[in-house]
Amino acid sequence: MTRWENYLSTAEEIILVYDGELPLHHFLKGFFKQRPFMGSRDRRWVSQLVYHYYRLGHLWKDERAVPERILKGTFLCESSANELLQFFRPEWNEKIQLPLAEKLSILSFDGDVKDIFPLLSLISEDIDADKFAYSFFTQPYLFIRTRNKKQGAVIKLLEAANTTFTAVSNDAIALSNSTKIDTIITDKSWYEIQDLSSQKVGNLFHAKAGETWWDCCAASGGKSIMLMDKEPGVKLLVSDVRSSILQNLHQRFKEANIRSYEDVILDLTSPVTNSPVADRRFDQIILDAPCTGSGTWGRSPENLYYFSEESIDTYQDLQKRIAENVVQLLKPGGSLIYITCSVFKKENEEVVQYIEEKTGLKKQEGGVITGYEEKADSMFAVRLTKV
Ligand SMILES: C[S@@+](CC[C@H](N)C(=O)[O-])C[C@H]1O[C@@H](n2cnc3c(N)ncnc32)[C@H](O)[C@@H]1O
Repeated sequence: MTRWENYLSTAEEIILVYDGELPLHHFLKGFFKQRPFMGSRDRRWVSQLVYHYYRLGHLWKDERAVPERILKGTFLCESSANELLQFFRPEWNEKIQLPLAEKLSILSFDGDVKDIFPLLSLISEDIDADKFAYSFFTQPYLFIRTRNKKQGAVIKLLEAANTTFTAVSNDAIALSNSTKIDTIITDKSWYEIQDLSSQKVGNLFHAKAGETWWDCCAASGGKSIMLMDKEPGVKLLVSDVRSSILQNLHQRFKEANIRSYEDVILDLTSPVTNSPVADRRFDQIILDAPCTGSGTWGRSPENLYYFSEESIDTYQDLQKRIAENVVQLLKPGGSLIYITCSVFKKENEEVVQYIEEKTGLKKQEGGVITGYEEKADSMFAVRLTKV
């Protein structure tokens, strides 16, 4: 067996046993751990082939020959000639630099993008369905947000390490996904890994020193760190549903040199009026809600392949419940910043409409933040105020 046949059959083996339960990168890690004889080049090749298969979404999902679908995915997702395709499909390898549309027509694709992402009728109207569906063929960039005016110093280190990068703004840098950023920039307080669209959410913050802010679904604190970088003078409370999640936040805040904040564990499906924060009132609440994550599936295309539509409703119920609950602790004149990394109307515009109807808050600004033109995630963020 040649090396290329070996790679293709190992990728097929993985696809045949993988069921979507674990995130694919975890599954691959476990798979390779049991095969220590595979070198890093082998692992990289096999992983890429597996990802190419899932990047096709639902396109040719009925194709029974897994290797054929992997090769099609490789042809569509890669943009430079490679030895594997040269071995199996030299006629495609020759044409690998053609625009995506031409490559698709070589593969006799009829242009119905619903074949890639079947739930396109459910996405927000401000998202370009074609661009969004085709974006799955491209791996998004790794983005960092530089902190403490360290952009210049970070760029110098990236150049010294011969890293390919693009400075997207004064504090956002796009890198290839394989960049080992932590070995190049060893001081963790200089940057945060944060998607470009997530960084744009910060445009809704308008924070002032002395204000009380509550990041109520804080997870490891990505939005909170951005908030504190914009306005270190805010009084911040963070909460999440499990203590293990807040442990990660504490570690990340420590590395970011953020010490002044309070934290509390809260399940926001239970009334906040019966919780340890019942007497608090906030100028601003960030609700970065639990969601399908569909705007980030370019990074985890296995979710596109295995997703079941019913979970959209489950998330919508949870989002409505949490939003209605937390708004009770908002001061008059205060704002709720409602955020998801979903592309579905049900989790975005419909929840905002529900918040307006149920609580009297009024939308002020924001909406969909598309990422497909910049190899970033797509998100939704809206600021609503209590009149
Ligand atoms: C999208 S993540 C937040 C991401 C975070 N804001 C950031 O920027 O890194 C949503 C968070 O909501 C939390 N969550 C889910 N259900 C919850 C509940 N019932 N009460 C409180 N938090 C909940 C999850 O644990 C998760 O950390």
